[in-house]
Amino acid sequence: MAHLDPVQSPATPPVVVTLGDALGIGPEIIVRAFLDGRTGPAGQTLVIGEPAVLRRAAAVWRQRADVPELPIAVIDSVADLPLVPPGALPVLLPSWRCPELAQAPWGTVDARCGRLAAACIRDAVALASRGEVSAIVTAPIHKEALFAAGEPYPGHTEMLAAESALHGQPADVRMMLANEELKTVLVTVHCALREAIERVTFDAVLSTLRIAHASAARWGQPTPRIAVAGLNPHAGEGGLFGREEIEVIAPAIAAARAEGIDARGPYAPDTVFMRARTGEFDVVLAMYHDQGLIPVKYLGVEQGVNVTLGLPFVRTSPDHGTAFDVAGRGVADASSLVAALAMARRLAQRSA
Ligand SMILES: NC(=O)C1=CN([C@@H]2O[C@H](COP(=O)(O)OP(=O)(O)OC[C@H]3O[C@@H](n4cnc5c(N)ncnc54)[C@H](O)[C@@H]3O)[C@@H](O)[C@H]2O)C=CC1
Ligand SMILES: NCC(=O)COP(=O)(O)O
Repeated sequence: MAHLDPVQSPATPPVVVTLGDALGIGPEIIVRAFLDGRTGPAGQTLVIGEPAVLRRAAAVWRQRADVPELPIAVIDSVADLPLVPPGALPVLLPSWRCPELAQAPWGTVDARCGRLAAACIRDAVALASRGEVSAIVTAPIHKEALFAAGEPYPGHTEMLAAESALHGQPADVRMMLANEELKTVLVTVHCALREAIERVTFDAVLSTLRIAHASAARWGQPTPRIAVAGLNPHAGEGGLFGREEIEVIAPAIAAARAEGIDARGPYAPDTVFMRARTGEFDVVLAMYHDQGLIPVKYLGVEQGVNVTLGLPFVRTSPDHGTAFDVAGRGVADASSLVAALAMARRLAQRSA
Protein backbone atom coordinates (compact mmCIF):
# COMPACT_ATOMS: atom_id res chain seq x y z
CA MET A 1 0.00 0.00 0.00
CA ALA A 2 2.32 2.71 -1.28
CA HIS A 3 0.38 5.69 0.02
CA LEU A 4 0.36 4.28 3.55
CA ASP A 5 4.13 4.12 4.01
CA PRO A 6 5.32 5.23 7.45
CA VAL A 7 6.56 8.80 7.45
CA GLN A 8 6.93 9.31 11.18
CA SER A 9 9.82 11.53 12.23
CA PRO A 10 11.85 10.65 15.32
CA ALA A 11 10.29 13.61 17.15
CA THR A 12 6.77 12.21 16.88
CA PRO A 13 5.67 10.26 19.97
CA PRO A 14 5.33 6.51 19.50
CA VAL A 15 2.23 4.59 18.49
CA VAL A 16 0.51 2.34 21.00
CA VAL A 17 -1.24 -0.89 20.05
CA THR A 18 -3.96 -2.26 22.31
CA LEU A 19 -4.14 -6.01 22.90
CA GLY A 20 -7.70 -6.60 21.69
CA ASP A 21 -9.51 -9.79 22.69
CA ALA A 22 -6.97 -12.11 24.29
CA LEU A 23 -8.60 -15.20 22.79
CA GLY A 24 -8.88 -13.87 19.26
CA ILE A 25 -6.19 -13.26 16.65
CA GLY A 26 -5.22 -9.84 18.04
CA PRO A 27 -2.22 -10.98 20.12
CA GLU A 28 -1.09 -13.26 17.30
CA ILE A 29 -1.09 -10.57 14.63
CA ILE A 30 0.62 -8.09 16.95
CA VAL A 31 3.41 -10.60 17.58
CA ARG A 32 3.59 -11.49 13.89
CA ALA A 33 3.95 -7.84 12.85
CA PHE A 34 6.83 -7.42 15.32
CA LEU A 35 8.46 -10.70 14.26
CA ASP A 36 8.39 -9.55 10.65
CA GLY A 37 9.75 -6.09 11.49
CA ARG A 38 6.63 -4.52 9.99
CA THR A 39 5.64 -2.21 12.87
CA GLY A 40 7.38 0.89 11.51
CA PRO A 41 10.52 2.72 12.65
CA ALA A 42 12.49 0.95 15.38
CA GLY A 43 11.57 1.94 18.91
CA GLN A 44 8.41 3.76 17.83
CA THR A 45 5.75 1.17 18.66
CA LEU A 46 4.63 -0.32 21.97
CA VAL A 47 1.81 -2.58 23.07
CA ILE A 48 -0.51 -2.29 26.06
CA GLY A 49 -1.47 -5.78 27.07
CA GLU A 50 -1.04 -8.82 29.24
CA PRO A 51 2.50 -10.19 28.75
CA ALA A 52 1.44 -13.80 29.37
CA VAL A 53 -1.12 -13.55 26.57
CA LEU A 54 1.48 -12.13 24.19
CA ARG A 55 3.96 -14.86 25.20
CA ARG A 56 1.40 -17.50 24.31
CA ALA A 57 0.84 -15.80 20.95
CA ALA A 58 4.60 -15.80 20.35
CA ALA A 59 4.66 -19.53 21.15
CA VAL A 60 2.00 -20.13 18.49
CA TRP A 61 4.31 -18.73 15.83
CA ARG A 62 7.38 -20.46 17.27
CA GLN A 63 5.74 -23.79 16.62
CA ARG A 64 6.48 -22.98 12.99
CA ALA A 65 10.12 -23.84 12.37
CA ASP A 66 10.95 -20.66 10.47
CA VAL A 67 9.98 -18.24 13.24
CA PRO A 68 12.52 -16.98 15.80
CA GLU A 69 11.86 -16.26 19.46
CA LEU A 70 10.39 -12.82 20.24
CA PRO A 71 11.57 -11.52 23.62
CA ILE A 72 8.97 -9.51 25.51
CA ALA A 73 10.23 -6.45 27.37
CA VAL A 74 7.86 -5.18 30.04
CA ILE A 75 8.21 -1.42 30.52
CA ASP A 76 6.83 0.82 33.28
CA SER A 77 6.12 3.85 31.12
CA VAL A 78 6.33 5.10 27.54
CA ALA A 79 9.47 6.98 28.54
CA ASP A 80 11.21 3.60 28.98
CA LEU A 81 10.70 2.65 25.34
CA PRO A 82 14.23 3.67 24.26
CA LEU A 83 15.61 1.20 26.82
CA VAL A 84 14.01 -1.78 25.07
CA PRO A 85 16.60 -3.86 23.18
CA PRO A 86 16.16 -3.99 19.40
CA GLY A 87 14.10 -6.97 18.35
CA ALA A 88 12.08 -7.16 21.59
CA LEU A 89 8.36 -6.47 21.92
CA PRO A 90 7.81 -3.53 24.32
CA VAL A 91 4.79 -4.13 26.55
CA LEU A 92 3.21 -1.69 28.96
CA LEU A 93 1.20 -3.39 31.69
CA PRO A 94 -2.52 -2.62 31.62
CA SER A 95 -4.39 -1.16 34.59
CA TRP A 96 -6.23 -4.48 34.95
CA ARG A 97 -4.31 -7.74 34.74
CA CYS A 98 -5.42 -11.25 33.85
CA PRO A 99 -2.47 -13.57 33.11
CA GLU A 100 -4.80 -16.57 33.54
CA LEU A 101 -6.18 -15.81 30.09
CA ALA A 102 -3.02 -17.35 28.66
CA GLN A 103 -4.50 -20.73 29.66
CA ALA A 104 -8.04 -20.08 28.40
CA PRO A 105 -9.27 -21.77 25.21
CA TRP A 106 -8.71 -19.83 22.01
CA GLY A 107 -11.73 -18.54 20.15
CA THR A 108 -14.18 -18.32 23.04
CA VAL A 109 -16.24 -15.46 24.44
CA ASP A 110 -14.87 -14.62 27.89
CA ALA A 111 -15.92 -11.65 30.01
CA ARG A 112 -12.35 -11.37 31.34
CA CYS A 113 -11.20 -10.69 27.78
CA GLY A 114 -13.74 -7.91 27.51
CA ARG A 115 -12.54 -6.41 30.76
CA LEU A 116 -8.88 -6.67 29.79
CA ALA A 117 -9.48 -5.26 26.31
CA ALA A 118 -11.43 -2.33 27.78
CA ALA A 119 -8.68 -1.61 30.30
CA CYS A 120 -6.10 -1.49 27.50
CA ILE A 121 -8.26 0.88 25.46
CA ARG A 122 -8.83 3.18 28.46
CA ASP A 123 -5.12 3.22 29.26
CA ALA A 124 -4.31 4.02 25.64
CA VAL A 125 -6.73 6.95 25.59
CA ALA A 126 -5.12 8.27 28.77
CA LEU A 127 -1.71 8.10 27.07
CA ALA A 128 -3.02 9.81 23.93
CA SER A 129 -4.75 12.51 25.95
CA ARG A 130 -1.48 13.28 27.72
CA GLY A 131 0.36 13.38 24.38
CA GLU A 132 2.60 10.43 25.34
CA VAL A 133 1.62 8.56 22.18
CA SER A 134 0.86 10.01 18.77
CA ALA A 135 -1.78 7.43 17.83
CA ILE A 136 -3.71 4.41 19.03
CA VAL A 137 -3.97 1.27 16.93
CA THR A 138 -6.50 -1.18 18.31
CA ALA A 139 -6.36 -4.93 17.79
CA PRO A 140 -9.84 -6.42 17.40
CA ILE A 141 -12.18 -6.91 20.33
CA HIS A 142 -15.07 -9.32 20.55
CA LYS A 143 -18.17 -7.24 21.13
CA GLU A 144 -19.98 -9.99 23.05
CA ALA A 145 -17.02 -10.29 25.43
CA LEU A 146 -17.03 -6.53 25.92
CA PHE A 147 -20.73 -6.68 26.71
CA ALA A 148 -20.20 -9.66 29.05
CA ALA A 149 -17.69 -7.52 30.95
CA GLY A 150 -20.44 -4.98 31.60
CA GLU A 151 -19.16 -2.37 29.17
CA PRO A 152 -21.96 -0.30 27.62
CA TYR A 153 -20.20 0.26 24.29
CA PRO A 154 -20.96 -1.61 21.06
CA GLY A 155 -17.43 -1.03 19.76
CA HIS A 156 -14.21 0.93 19.98
CA THR A 157 -15.68 3.85 18.06
CA GLU A 158 -18.26 4.64 20.72
CA MET A 159 -15.96 3.80 23.62
CA LEU A 160 -13.16 6.02 22.36
CA ALA A 161 -15.57 8.95 22.01
CA ALA A 162 -16.83 8.43 25.57
CA GLU A 163 -13.33 8.04 26.98
CA SER A 164 -12.15 11.12 25.15
CA ALA A 165 -15.02 13.08 26.74
CA LEU A 166 -13.93 11.83 30.17
CA HIS A 167 -10.53 13.37 29.44
CA GLY A 168 -12.21 16.70 28.71
CA GLN A 169 -12.35 16.35 24.93
CA PRO A 170 -15.87 15.41 23.77
CA ALA A 171 -15.92 14.12 20.22
CA ASP A 172 -18.52 13.56 17.53
CA VAL A 173 -17.06 10.54 15.77
CA ARG A 174 -17.65 8.53 12.61
CA MET A 175 -16.20 5.30 11.29
CA MET A 176 -14.20 5.34 8.07
CA LEU A 177 -13.00 2.22 6.28
CA ALA A 178 -10.24 2.79 3.77
CA ASN A 179 -8.09 0.81 1.43
CA GLU A 180 -5.99 1.66 -1.59
CA GLU A 181 -9.08 1.98 -3.79
CA LEU A 182 -12.01 3.11 -1.64
CA LYS A 183 -12.84 5.22 1.37
CA THR A 184 -16.23 5.05 3.01
CA VAL A 185 -17.56 7.03 5.98
CA LEU A 186 -20.63 5.76 7.82
CA VAL A 187 -23.61 7.84 8.93
CA THR A 188 -24.71 5.08 11.34
CA VAL A 189 -22.58 2.29 12.78
CA HIS A 190 -23.38 -0.33 15.40
CA CYS A 191 -27.13 -0.76 15.64
CA ALA A 192 -29.90 -2.87 14.20
CA LEU A 193 -30.72 -2.14 10.58
CA ARG A 194 -34.22 -0.94 11.55
CA GLU A 195 -32.67 1.52 13.97
CA ALA A 196 -30.07 2.62 11.44
CA ILE A 197 -32.87 3.63 9.09
CA GLU A 198 -34.40 5.73 11.88
CA ARG A 199 -31.02 7.29 12.57
CA VAL A 200 -30.59 8.55 9.00
CA THR A 201 -31.68 12.12 9.72
CA PHE A 202 -30.87 15.49 8.16
CA ASP A 203 -28.58 16.29 11.11
CA ALA A 204 -26.82 12.91 11.02
CA VAL A 205 -26.09 13.14 7.29
CA LEU A 206 -24.98 16.77 7.48
CA SER A 207 -22.73 16.22 10.50
CA THR A 208 -21.17 13.16 8.84
CA LEU A 209 -20.46 15.23 5.74
CA ARG A 210 -18.84 17.90 7.92
CA ILE A 211 -16.70 15.36 9.77
CA ALA A 212 -15.63 13.61 6.55
CA HIS A 213 -14.78 16.94 4.91
CA ALA A 214 -12.87 18.27 7.94
CA SER A 215 -10.93 15.02 8.39
CA ALA A 216 -9.87 14.63 4.77
CA ALA A 217 -7.02 17.13 5.03
CA ARG A 218 -5.37 14.61 7.38
CA TRP A 219 -5.16 12.05 4.63
CA GLY A 220 -4.08 14.64 2.10
CA GLN A 221 -7.33 15.60 0.37
CA PRO A 222 -8.38 19.01 1.76
CA THR A 223 -11.28 19.34 -0.68
CA PRO A 224 -12.61 15.79 -1.09
CA ARG A 225 -15.30 14.93 -3.59
CA ILE A 226 -17.82 13.21 -1.36
CA ALA A 227 -20.43 10.98 -2.95
CA VAL A 228 -23.46 10.32 -0.81
CA ALA A 229 -25.16 6.96 -1.18
CA GLY A 230 -28.91 6.78 -1.00
CA LEU A 231 -30.62 4.65 1.61
CA ASN A 232 -33.05 2.87 -0.69
CA PRO A 233 -32.57 0.85 -3.88
CA HIS A 234 -31.71 3.13 -6.80
CA ALA A 235 -31.57 6.02 -4.29
CA GLY A 236 -35.35 5.83 -4.01
CA GLU A 237 -36.10 5.88 -7.76
CA GLY A 238 -37.66 9.34 -7.58
CA GLY A 239 -39.71 8.43 -4.50
CA LEU A 240 -41.08 5.13 -5.80
CA PHE A 241 -38.88 3.07 -3.43
CA GLY A 242 -38.78 5.39 -0.42
CA ARG A 243 -38.68 9.11 0.26
CA GLU A 244 -35.61 9.45 2.54
CA GLU A 245 -33.48 10.64 -0.39
CA ILE A 246 -35.93 13.44 -1.21
CA GLU A 247 -36.87 14.46 2.31
CA VAL A 248 -33.66 13.90 4.28
CA ILE A 249 -30.52 13.13 2.29
CA ALA A 250 -30.77 15.62 -0.60
CA PRO A 251 -31.54 18.55 1.76
CA ALA A 252 -28.52 17.61 3.90
CA ILE A 253 -26.33 17.52 0.78
CA ALA A 254 -27.65 20.94 -0.25
CA ALA A 255 -26.89 22.33 3.22
CA ALA A 256 -23.37 20.90 3.08
CA ARG A 257 -22.80 22.35 -0.36
CA ALA A 258 -23.89 25.75 0.96
CA GLU A 259 -21.04 25.42 3.48
CA GLY A 260 -18.53 24.78 0.70
CA ILE A 261 -18.40 21.01 1.06
CA ASP A 262 -18.17 19.16 -2.26
CA ALA A 263 -21.02 16.75 -1.50
CA ARG A 264 -22.83 15.08 -4.37
CA GLY A 265 -25.77 12.74 -4.74
CA PRO A 266 -27.65 10.93 -3.40
CA TYR A 267 -26.51 8.20 -5.73
CA ALA A 268 -27.72 4.64 -6.21
CA PRO A 269 -25.92 2.66 -3.50
CA ASP A 270 -25.25 -0.33 -5.74
CA THR A 271 -23.14 1.65 -8.21
CA VAL A 272 -21.65 4.52 -6.21
CA PHE A 273 -18.70 2.45 -4.92
CA MET A 274 -17.86 1.29 -8.42
CA ARG A 275 -17.80 4.94 -9.50
CA ALA A 276 -15.59 5.96 -6.57
CA ARG A 277 -13.23 3.09 -7.28
CA THR A 278 -12.70 4.29 -10.82
CA GLY A 279 -11.82 7.77 -9.60
CA GLU A 280 -15.00 9.82 -9.85
CA PHE A 281 -15.18 10.49 -6.06
CA ASP A 282 -12.70 10.52 -3.16
CA VAL A 283 -15.03 9.28 -0.43
CA VAL A 284 -18.43 7.63 -0.26
CA LEU A 285 -20.80 8.44 2.58
CA ALA A 286 -22.71 5.27 3.41
CA MET A 287 -25.94 5.25 5.37
CA TYR A 288 -25.33 2.11 7.40
CA HIS A 289 -22.59 -0.32 8.40
CA ASP A 290 -22.89 -3.05 5.80
CA GLN A 291 -23.67 -0.70 2.93
CA GLY A 292 -20.26 0.88 3.44
CA LEU A 293 -18.16 -1.99 4.72
CA ILE A 294 -19.04 -4.77 2.31
CA PRO A 295 -17.50 -3.05 -0.74
CA VAL A 296 -14.27 -2.26 1.13
CA LYS A 297 -13.90 -5.68 2.77
CA TYR A 298 -14.78 -7.45 -0.45
CA LEU A 299 -11.61 -6.01 -1.97
CA GLY A 300 -9.62 -7.91 0.66
CA VAL A 301 -9.65 -7.95 4.43
CA GLU A 302 -5.85 -7.73 4.42
CA GLN A 303 -5.89 -4.26 2.88
CA GLY A 304 -8.50 -2.33 4.81
CA VAL A 305 -7.99 0.07 7.69
CA ASN A 306 -10.62 1.36 10.07
CA VAL A 307 -10.11 5.00 11.10
CA THR A 308 -12.17 6.84 13.71
CA LEU A 309 -12.80 10.35 12.40
CA GLY A 310 -13.54 13.22 14.77
CA LEU A 311 -11.38 12.18 17.74
CA PRO A 312 -8.79 14.59 19.16
CA PHE A 313 -6.18 11.87 18.62
CA VAL A 314 -5.48 9.38 15.84
CA ARG A 315 -7.04 5.92 16.05
CA THR A 316 -6.83 3.21 13.44
CA SER A 317 -7.40 -0.53 13.46
CA PRO A 318 -7.41 -3.51 11.14
CA ASP A 319 -10.70 -3.82 9.29
CA HIS A 320 -11.29 -7.38 10.48
CA GLY A 321 -12.49 -8.83 13.75
CA THR A 322 -11.28 -11.44 16.22
CA ALA A 323 -11.45 -14.35 13.74
CA PHE A 324 -12.17 -16.86 16.51
CA ASP A 325 -12.33 -19.64 13.91
CA VAL A 326 -8.57 -19.40 13.26
CA ALA A 327 -7.25 -17.96 16.55
CA GLY A 328 -4.28 -19.82 18.03
CA ARG A 329 -3.44 -21.66 14.82
CA GLY A 330 -0.64 -19.45 13.52
CA VAL A 331 -2.37 -18.70 10.23
CA ALA A 332 -3.75 -15.20 10.87
CA ASP A 333 -2.69 -12.51 8.42
CA ALA A 334 -1.16 -9.43 10.07
CA SER A 335 -1.32 -7.28 6.91
CA SER A 336 -4.32 -5.19 7.92
CA LEU A 337 -2.72 -4.44 11.30
CA VAL A 338 0.47 -3.43 9.50
CA ALA A 339 -1.56 -1.15 7.21
CA ALA A 340 -3.32 0.31 10.27
CA LEU A 341 0.03 1.07 11.90
CA ALA A 342 1.33 2.77 8.77
CA MET A 343 -1.88 4.75 8.36
CA ALA A 344 -1.74 5.81 12.04
CA ARG A 345 1.78 7.15 11.63
CA ARG A 346 0.85 9.00 8.49
CA LEU A 347 -2.21 10.61 10.07
CA ALA A 348 -0.28 11.47 13.24
CA GLN A 349 2.44 13.10 11.20
CA ARG A 350 -0.11 15.24 9.37
CA SER A 351 -1.83 16.19 12.64
CA ALA A 352 1.40 17.20 14.40
N1 LIG B 1 -12.14 -3.43 15.24
C1 LIG B 1 -12.72 -4.43 15.89
O1 LIG B 1 -12.52 -4.57 17.07
C2 LIG B 1 -13.62 -5.34 15.15
C3 LIG B 1 -14.24 -6.32 15.84
N2 LIG B 1 -15.08 -7.19 15.22
C4 LIG B 1 -15.67 -8.22 16.05
O2 LIG B 1 -15.00 -9.46 15.81
C5 LIG B 1 -15.91 -10.52 16.11
C6 LIG B 1 -15.89 -11.55 14.99
O3 LIG B 1 -16.41 -10.92 13.83
P1 LIG B 1 -16.64 -11.65 12.43
O4 LIG B 1 -17.87 -11.09 11.86
O5 LIG B 1 -16.53 -13.12 12.61
O6 LIG B 1 -15.47 -11.13 11.49
P2 LIG B 1 -13.93 -11.50 11.44
O7 LIG B 1 -13.29 -10.42 10.66
O8 LIG B 1 -13.40 -11.75 12.80
O9 LIG B 1 -13.85 -12.87 10.62
C7 LIG B 1 -14.46 -13.04 9.36
C8 LIG B 1 -13.72 -14.10 8.56
O10 LIG B 1 -12.49 -13.57 8.10
C9 LIG B 1 -11.39 -14.34 8.58
N3 LIG B 1 -10.34 -13.41 8.99
C10 LIG B 1 -10.53 -12.18 9.52
N4 LIG B 1 -9.37 -11.60 9.75
C11 LIG B 1 -8.41 -12.45 9.37
C12 LIG B 1 -6.98 -12.40 9.37
N5 LIG B 1 -6.30 -11.33 9.80
N6 LIG B 1 -6.31 -13.47 8.93
C13 LIG B 1 -6.96 -14.56 8.48
N7 LIG B 1 -8.32 -14.65 8.44
C14 LIG B 1 -9.03 -13.61 8.88
C15 LIG B 1 -11.93 -15.14 9.76
O11 LIG B 1 -11.19 -16.30 9.98
C16 LIG B 1 -13.36 -15.35 9.36
O12 LIG B 1 -13.46 -16.47 8.52
C17 LIG B 1 -17.26 -9.88 16.38
O13 LIG B 1 -17.48 -9.74 17.75
C18 LIG B 1 -17.13 -8.52 15.74
O14 LIG B 1 -17.96 -7.56 16.34
C19 LIG B 1 -15.32 -7.13 13.87
C20 LIG B 1 -14.71 -6.16 13.13
C21 LIG B 1 -13.80 -5.20 13.71
N1 LIG C 1 -16.98 -3.72 11.33
C1 LIG C 1 -16.09 -2.82 11.94
C2 LIG C 1 -16.34 -2.76 13.37
O1 LIG C 1 -17.34 -3.22 13.84
C3 LIG C 1 -15.30 -2.16 14.21
O2 LIG C 1 -15.88 -1.37 15.17
P1 LIG C 1 -15.00 -0.56 16.20
O3 LIG C 1 -14.67 -1.52 17.28
O4 LIG C 1 -13.83 -0.03 15.48
O5 LIG C 1 -15.93 0.50 16.66
